[in-house]
Amino acid sequence: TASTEDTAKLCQDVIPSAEIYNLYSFHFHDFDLSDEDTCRATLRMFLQCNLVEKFHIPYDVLCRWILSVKKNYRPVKYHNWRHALNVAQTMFAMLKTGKMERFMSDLEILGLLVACLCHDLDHRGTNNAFQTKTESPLAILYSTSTMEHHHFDQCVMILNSESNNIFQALSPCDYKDVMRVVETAILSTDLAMYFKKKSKFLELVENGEFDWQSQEKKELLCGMMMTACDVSAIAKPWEVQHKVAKLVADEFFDQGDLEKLQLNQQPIAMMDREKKDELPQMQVGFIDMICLPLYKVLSDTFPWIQPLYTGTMENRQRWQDLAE
Ligand SMILES: COc1ncc(-n2nc(C)c3cc(C(=O)NS(C)(=O)=O)ccc32)cc1Cl
Ligand SMILES: [Zn+2]
Repeated sequence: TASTEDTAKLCQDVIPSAEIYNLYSFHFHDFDLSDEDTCRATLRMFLQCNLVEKFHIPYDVLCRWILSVKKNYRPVKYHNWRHALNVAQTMFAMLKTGKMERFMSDLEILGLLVACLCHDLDHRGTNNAFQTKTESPLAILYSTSTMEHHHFDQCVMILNSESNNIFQALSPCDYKDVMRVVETAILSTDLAMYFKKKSKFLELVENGEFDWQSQEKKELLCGMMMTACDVSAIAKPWEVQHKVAKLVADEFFDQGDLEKLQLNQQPIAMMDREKKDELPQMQVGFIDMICLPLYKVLSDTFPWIQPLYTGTMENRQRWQDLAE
């Protein structure tokens, strides 16, 4: 977990405004932010949602917790701390600019932000299929949604570390509720679970009726929001999106190399660096299979998050042009 010095330094820092960090924008990127800036920007999101006051989070505990979360991300090419920050910022923008906060309780907002920041903790740059194939300790521990269970496990470990429990002032009932929000949200980032959720969510939307307040429907909505944030790099301005797509591809290719070396297996095209010229059509496939249906159904119900849908459509056109 975080050191005393780093915590004290962050505690003293002046925290720039949400506008300075462009946190309300669906075009946010972290490329110009120093590591210290990423921690300050995270603090700003908590402050902007009044979570410190509402849940009596001691400020030094929040600073320590943010630094501990950042420290428990590995320096892999894509699934690192910067990805977690970007996912959390998209959640912040969906809640604020996308006006979705009105459907959420304060506890759900706290849980969703925490879940975004923790959702890929201790990622090794390899996916669930790889854990299963290599019979990794994690795959033996968790046979389904292997990595997502581990990410939640790491989240709990940090909260249980000395002076890192940002939920310490919550009542036992609120503590149980917020941990349930965090667990459901983190587990819902397993893309394999997304397809099941999407059809259920689509059915509910098509039936027109929508009272978000029922437990089951709320969990479904939070799950869809988590996936929307997790893949939101696909909706960013072309230069940003293209740079991130390269990081995703590079991490996939590293896994492909491991599969060739460690397993003596031919990796799937997406992870085979010999097939990198197929990237454009794979991007179009990912956009059509996962991103557009998700952003379409979400923006039909919540019109203010439409920039995620239009941004993805623009990038699809660019990838399509490259694919031809
Ligand atoms: C610029 O942003 C992005 N660029 C590319 C991707 N991307 N592209 C493909 C193909 C792709 C496949 C998976 C997948 O299937 N993952 S899995 C279940 O573990 O195999 C995951 C992300 C993917 C995602 C983003 Cl957000
Ligand atoms: Zn992620």
